[in-house]
Amino acid sequence: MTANSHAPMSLFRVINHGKERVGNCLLGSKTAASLAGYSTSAKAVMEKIFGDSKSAEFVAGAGSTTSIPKLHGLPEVIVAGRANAGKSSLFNSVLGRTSLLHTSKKPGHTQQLNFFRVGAEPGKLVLVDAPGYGARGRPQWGEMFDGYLRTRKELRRVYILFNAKHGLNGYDTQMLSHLSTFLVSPSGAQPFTLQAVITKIDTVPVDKFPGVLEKMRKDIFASAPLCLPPIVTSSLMSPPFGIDLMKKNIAEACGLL
Ligand SMILES: Nc1nc2c(ncn2[C@@H]2O[C@H](COP(=O)(O)OP(=O)(O)OP(=O)(O)O)[C@@H](O)[C@H]2O)c(=O)[nH]1
Ligand SMILES: [Mg+2]
Repeated sequence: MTANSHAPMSLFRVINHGKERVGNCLLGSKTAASLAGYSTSAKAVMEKIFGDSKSAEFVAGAGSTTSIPKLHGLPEVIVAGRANAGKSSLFNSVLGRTSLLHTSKKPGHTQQLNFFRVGAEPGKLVLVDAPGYGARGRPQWGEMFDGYLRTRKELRRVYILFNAKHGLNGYDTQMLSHLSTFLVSPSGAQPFTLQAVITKIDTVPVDKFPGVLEKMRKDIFASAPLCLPPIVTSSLMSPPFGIDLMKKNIAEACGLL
């Protein structure tokens, strides 16, 4: 089976039989990338944030902990995931853009933290794209990522992405355990939340969906019980799948909904 071989409607029907979840995995609305099904006020807020795709822009990049920019206090969310998991593509889909964030077939393409302001000036929130971890990762990228997590007051949520085609490996479970250590501070406060996202669902044969999703959900929970249940996505489908839910999730994480 090749990418894009399902229409979103049939994908939705097959994987959830009309419900909004498979097991505990969250699925987008029946109309895939649209905001149908959300309340009028939620739609209005999301339109304001994500409606004008042209207004999103790159504001800064950082190649080391010391060069992480001070911005203007807007709430931020960041992606994590193995190289090639689809991090940059997912944010492009959320922003309704095809190439604002650079993507590549070659793992290890994103090599610094890239900050994107979202919403018309002065902006509503900031999306932070990050380099991948795993065999194609580099130790200095890990140090920079951890430095960001430790110090960034604006950080609201980390999205950790897993490719549906490959499931989780040792790097992923290690990263989930590592991120979990940040989730409860000595004072008991949670500095940010952790949200799982399953990417590239279009690469999984239809009859394998339930089994694949359930195994991934269990693997995630085993390493990070505090991680929020996965959102299922495909950036390559037309329209992209699960992006409505991503937008709502980001808006909620940033306290805008
Ligand atoms: N089939 C399929 N391919 C996807 C999807 N999302 C991204 N890709 C492809 O996966 C490859 C990697 O995508 P990127 O978005 O660059 O992945 P990344 O996680 O940012 O990768 P690094 O920056 O190298 O860590 C590209 O060839 C994308 O076109 C998807 O939902 N389905
Ligand atoms: Mg990338």
